[in-house]
Amino acid sequence: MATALAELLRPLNILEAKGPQEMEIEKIEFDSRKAGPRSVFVAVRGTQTDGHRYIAQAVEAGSTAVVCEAIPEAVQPGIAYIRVANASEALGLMADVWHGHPSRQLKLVGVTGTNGKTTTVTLLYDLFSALGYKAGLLSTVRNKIGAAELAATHTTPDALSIHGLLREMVDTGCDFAFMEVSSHAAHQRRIAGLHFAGGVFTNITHDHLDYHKTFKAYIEAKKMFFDILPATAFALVNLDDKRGGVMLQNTKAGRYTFSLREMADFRARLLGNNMAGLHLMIDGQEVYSRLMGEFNAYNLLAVYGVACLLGQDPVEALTAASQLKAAEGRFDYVSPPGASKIGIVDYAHTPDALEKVLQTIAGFLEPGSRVITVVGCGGDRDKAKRPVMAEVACRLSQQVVLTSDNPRTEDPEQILKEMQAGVPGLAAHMVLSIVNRKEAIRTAVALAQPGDVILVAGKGHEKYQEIGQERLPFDDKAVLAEALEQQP
Ligand SMILES: CC(=O)N[C@H]1[C@@H](OP(=O)(O)OP(=O)(O)OC[C@H]2O[C@@H](n3ccc(=O)[nH]c3=O)[C@H](O)[C@@H]2O)O[C@H](CO)[C@@H](O)[C@@H]1O[C@H](C)C(=O)N[C@@H](C)C(=O)N[C@H](CCC(=O)O)C(=O)O
Ligand SMILES: Nc1ncnc2c1ncn2[C@@H]1O[C@H](COP(=O)(O)OP(=O)(O)OP(=O)(O)O)[C@@H](O)[C@H]1O
Ligand SMILES: N[C@H](CCC[C@H](N)C(=O)O)C(=O)O
Ligand SMILES: [Mg+2]
Repeated sequence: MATALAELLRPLNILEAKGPQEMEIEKIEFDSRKAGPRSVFVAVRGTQTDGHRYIAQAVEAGSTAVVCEAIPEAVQPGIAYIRVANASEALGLMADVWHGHPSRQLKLVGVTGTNGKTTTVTLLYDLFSALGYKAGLLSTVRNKIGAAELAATHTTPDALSIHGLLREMVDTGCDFAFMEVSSHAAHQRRIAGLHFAGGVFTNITHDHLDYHKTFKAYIEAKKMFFDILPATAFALVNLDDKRGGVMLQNTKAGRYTFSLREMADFRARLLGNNMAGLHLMIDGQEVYSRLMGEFNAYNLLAVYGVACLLGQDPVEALTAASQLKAAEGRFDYVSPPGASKIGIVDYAHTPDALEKVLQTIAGFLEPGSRVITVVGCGGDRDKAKRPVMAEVACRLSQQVVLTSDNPRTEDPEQILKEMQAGVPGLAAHMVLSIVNRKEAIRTAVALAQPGDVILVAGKGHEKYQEIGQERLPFDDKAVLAEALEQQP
């Protein structure tokens, strides 16, 4: 496949061009190590290094065109140099042309928010599949093209990958695609060039301050997604989150809200919330769901709103929604036959998610039963959330085992110390710190009495543990199940 350079550059606002511009391009690349003959190399300024440093290397590897924010002083003859204000943005716009505008050939909905993105997009994918459509999914857990599953590396892939995956979705007949839009992705313009039919905001609470530095900047990153929605799209936000309105401030999209508390376009009333699931009243229709907790009432309501805004029959959508199951590793019961203790694996890795999940458990706990929480915090990520998560765990559990999440390149003992700083003095007696996650889970199960709940939080579906530079096999569900079999 080859495309004229001029064609690829058409959507860009070019500030300066040097060298020959008439040529055919056979590949777009933003990593010089993967550049090949007749490729256009896009030099992106990153968090670790700057793509501009690798322009010569890309040309060496065969790149004949370079899109960058600063043209090198020593230009090479025969090479096209194109200067733009934002190379990451240019990458998305060029990827869209390269793949023939796939996001315009299906209905693409993006979901952003601190928590609930994977849940919401997975529910949407499952709902639309149940309604008889072929759909695509880009999520933290996995990507899907119709029924075909692909491993996911990011919550939101890089721009080239997104447009490529959407192309495959269109070519295999998908009518809809549902994707997570992480704040990193919005900030790094990984969503540039995408034509969204709609955007959803779930909520915003403490996370990712390592990357965004301030909560204000984090809000701004999420808002950027709504700022780029076209007038043809819908913007559907959670009105019960005080930043819901902020997301709508500058959007050109049609504005819609959902709420459990206020007047909104899509409203639900929580009639029941117990260990079996949710009982809701939505648009005058009673809905039962196997999903757990009030936070999932929000996710379901958002899904219902999207279905309506995408033209589905509300009654059919609600009927199908009542059959939906939770995404993998989200409030996932682990109960091997014969176990008298209740195991739950959940992906809560933020203070708010942990609080919501523990509040849900507290709501259905039998009198006299206890909650034992096993939780850690990831390394090389937001440090500020560590003491807060420990405090939440202590406040809403009767016993806490602090342990490692994915320590990555940090010292796991040091991460534990930072978590311990959040343990209130009065709670010190109920907290154990065990670096080894397997041992921590087994200890929690050993401490549990019949009827007690063991919550293993933070890693959900993850099938590995990142220690140092290594990715070692690890599965919370398998470890918890084995411990419950041995100590039922
Ligand atoms: C911090 C972060 O988000 N980093 C992402 C970012 O990389 P970066 O900015 O660090 O890139 P860099 O290493 O500085 O390199 C800059 C540029 O030089 C290029 N380069 C580099 C070396 C070389 O020899 N030649 C060369 O051309 C690189 O290809 C790159 O284009 O852009 C890359 C390409 O899109 C991503 O793969 C990478 O994700 C890293 C691996 C990552 O861990 N990201 C996490 C934090 C993340 O994105 N998480 C969110 C989820 C958050 C949530 O749950 O809400 C996600 O969407 O997955
Ligand atoms: N609407 C919600 N509000 C608050 N907490 C939620 C909500 N939905 C899910 N959670 C909690 O957050 C955890 C993560 O949920 P989910 O994976 O859907 O979020 P996410 O936004 O995709 O996360 P990530 O940023 O890792 O991609 C769940 O396991 C649950 O504990
Ligand atoms: N998408 C989240 C995942 C966190 C999961 C947790 N297990 C960790 O490793 O910190 C992030 O990038 O912050
Ligand atoms: Mg996710």
